[in-house]
Amino acid sequence: MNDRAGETVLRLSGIEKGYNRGKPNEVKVLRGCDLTVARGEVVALVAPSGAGKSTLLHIAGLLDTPDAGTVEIAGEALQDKSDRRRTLVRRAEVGFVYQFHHLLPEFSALENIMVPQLANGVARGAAEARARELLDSVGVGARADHRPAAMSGGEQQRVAFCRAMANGPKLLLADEPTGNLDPETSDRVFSALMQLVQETGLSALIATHNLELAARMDRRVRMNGGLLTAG
Ligand SMILES: Nc1ncnc2c1ncn2[C@@H]1O[C@H](COP(=O)(O)OP(=O)(O)OP(=O)(O)O)[C@@H](O)[C@H]1O
Repeated sequence: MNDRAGETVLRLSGIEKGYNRGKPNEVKVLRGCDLTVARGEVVALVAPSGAGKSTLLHIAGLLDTPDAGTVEIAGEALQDKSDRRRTLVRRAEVGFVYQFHHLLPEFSALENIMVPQLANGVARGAAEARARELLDSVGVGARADHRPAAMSGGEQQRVAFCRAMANGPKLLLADEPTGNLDPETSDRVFSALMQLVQETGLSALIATHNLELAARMDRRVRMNGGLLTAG
């Protein structure tokens, strides 16, 4: 019996999205995107700049709503749910990593990873223990008390992964997570990410321009003309 392996963690169906709707300068970005990501699967989202990757990731991560189509996370349809329900699911089930780490500059690495846990109702001691464990797992435990500005780009990005993983999400969404790093650092950070994903059985949708990194993921989808195709 292999039900869990077959579980769909993310299902996007018929997603459409435009900006400036109804105005003469309307930009129709997504024209009916379909995508499923199974439990434990790492999918590369490959697309040229401006194709709509960020738009799709924001919709998948419940940060934005589609004009049409459905978004299911762990089997729950969320496109029409209340803001409160969407926020709860986002906090508990979704982790985000951005191209530029977006860490809070006035907080230490440790605190950056504690913040989402505290917002999710985790007790302080448990949040700190989890943060330390995550930092150790990606080799930056010694930087726990440092602020982002005192760390290298690769270290900052590993801290950003830890923050995304803090609440034990089912789904990791990453928008060019190694895009601002040099090739060697990018490779190291990506390997740390893949290891974390494999150890935790997480599902991930990772947008990248880097075809070598895309080739190391389980599956690739390409975005073109507002649609997704297997690639
Ligand atoms: N708030 C907005 N208002 C109007 N147009 C927008 C808005 N946000 C994005 N767009 C347009 O939608 C299109 C897709 O943007 P998006 O950021 O999703 O692309 P992307 O594939 O992530 O690009 P990049 O790789 O350059 O980050 C672009 O043409 C962009 O200019």
